[in-house]
Amino acid sequence: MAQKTYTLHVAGVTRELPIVKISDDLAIASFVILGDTELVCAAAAQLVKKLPPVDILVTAEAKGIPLVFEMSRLLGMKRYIVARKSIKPYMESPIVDEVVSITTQKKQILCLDHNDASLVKGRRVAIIDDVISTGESVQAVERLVTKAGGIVVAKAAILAEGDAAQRNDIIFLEKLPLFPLK
Ligand SMILES: O=P(O)(O)OC[C@H]1O[C@H](OP(=O)(O)OP(=O)(O)O)[C@H](O)[C@@H]1O
Repeated sequence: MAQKTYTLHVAGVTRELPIVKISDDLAIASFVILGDTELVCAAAAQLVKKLPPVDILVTAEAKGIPLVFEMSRLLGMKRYIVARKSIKPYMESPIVDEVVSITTQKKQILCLDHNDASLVKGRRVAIIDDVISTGESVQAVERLVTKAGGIVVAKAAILAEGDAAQRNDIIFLEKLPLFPLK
């Protein structure tokens, strides 16, 4: 493959994303915001401006966590909710669902602790992630939130990858192409 990186410009920040093969016929530009304080803060500031009025933000472990932290801080929210990918002993009566994302490509569970579920009940929820690609992850979080009695009023990500960029039901800052190998 000739192209080894993809130059991403988002929220005034530029990053060279490594292009990595994830299957025989597909490569993706690897976008990892964990550890990237500059990018997370810049993107969070732009994303909060695009959100409708919401009461609470929910993300899925792991890469959405720094983003949702910063967005909740900017919005003056005292809490945010993280759907975890394994059930921990300290969780009480978790609500559980399953997901297969573009990067992980195997079934992962997603679960919401009972106490977190009670915080979304009857509230206006924005689901936040770093990237929306197949949409499976956001959809699984939406199922959890709905099961918990929350009302999903927005789904937002820094990037919409591949076909997700054509969706009109999500909020995003920039598009990210896929890199078919065949
Ligand atoms: O729209 P989708 O196809 O579901 O893909 C997007 C999801 O995939 C990535 O998570 P990943 O599975 O890599 O998990 P991680 O954040 O725990 O690394 C990314 O952070 C999104 O949550």
